[in-house]
Amino acid sequence: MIHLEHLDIEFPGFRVDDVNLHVEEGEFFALIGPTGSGKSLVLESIAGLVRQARCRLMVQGEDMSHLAPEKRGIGIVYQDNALFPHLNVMQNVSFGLRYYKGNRQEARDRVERLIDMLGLRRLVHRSVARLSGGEKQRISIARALSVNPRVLLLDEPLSALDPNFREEIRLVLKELHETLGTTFFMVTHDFSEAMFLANRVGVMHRGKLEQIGETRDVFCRPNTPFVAKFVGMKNVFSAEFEGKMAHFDALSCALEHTPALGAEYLALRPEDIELYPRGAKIPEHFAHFSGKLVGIQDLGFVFELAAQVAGLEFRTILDRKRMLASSLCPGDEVQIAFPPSAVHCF
Ligand SMILES: Nc1ncnc2c1ncn2[C@@H]1O[C@H](COP(=O)(O)OP(=O)(O)OP(=O)(O)O)[C@@H](O)[C@H]1O
Repeated sequence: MIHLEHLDIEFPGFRVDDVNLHVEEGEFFALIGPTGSGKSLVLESIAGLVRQARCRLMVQGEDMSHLAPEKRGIGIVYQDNALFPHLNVMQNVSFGLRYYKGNRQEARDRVERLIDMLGLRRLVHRSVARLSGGEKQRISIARALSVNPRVLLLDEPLSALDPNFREEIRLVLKELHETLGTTFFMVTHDFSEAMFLANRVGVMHRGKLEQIGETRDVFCRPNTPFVAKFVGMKNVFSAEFEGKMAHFDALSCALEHTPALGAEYLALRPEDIELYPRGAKIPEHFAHFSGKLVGIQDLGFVFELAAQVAGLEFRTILDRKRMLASSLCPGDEVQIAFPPSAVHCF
């Protein structure tokens, strides 16, 4: 559906380096990565706002590489919604139809349907100036979809919203995608947004696409230390492997499977590591090590705990109830433990 080949962009101090990606028709694809990793440049290249001679872009089998942005049939939603303040809600939603070359009646019917789907019916005659952030974003989504685009590009559509509206728009996007079946291509720096919305993700790091795959797969099986940390695997250690044994720092543990040839790292999600007091009984098949609790951080619903084991620091999560019921303090002697199935090697 979207087929992007050899995207290279060079600015002083930054380079998008040979990005290639393929998005299937009807997919919800998310390009994720930290701020400044080049995500928006990829999105703008698909929109035609950034041009590169060598890059080839096909959308629904049509070569768009040299087409002007307005000829690509692509809709965009930005984080700041960019509505026209002098127009009312209906005029904003219908704005793109002024230049629309398709069937007018179908377009008007589509606008009416979008108005209902996005819960904008009671607002149609209101000025956009005094609406909430969530309402404004729903209008900009309706406006982008009013021209029946081949692809909807979403550039950080949730990041300017406060948390309540973020939740609301997240659900709106999920429902719209399921109902319309349009291909959605979203850029975000928030992995949890991608987990909720996208079937597949690509992870950008310093202008390179470091991993691309099913969202769940990238979450469970990252293939570089950067991606592992980005998806929340806070325990990533250099390791050597010998059959089904891993050796890292002064520690060794048994693995469930023999790692792939060339694997160099071992990673564990914090929620897969259990923390026990010294001397407590640990499930037999768990790997376990003694160490010292060196940090406790209150993250709201959960606490993040750091334990020093040999030369390494392990991070684990404890829910609020368990943490408050425990009498854990920094300096306590503890044991950390995890099942072999929790260890990811790459
Ligand atoms: N027109 C430009 N001229 C020079 N540098 C640019 C230009 N556009 C983008 N950059 C640089 O390219 C890098 C990547 O920018 P980009 O906006 O794609 O990042 P991003 O991953 O989308 O980040 P964010 O989440 O902050 O938007 C940044 O360092 C940015 O300053």
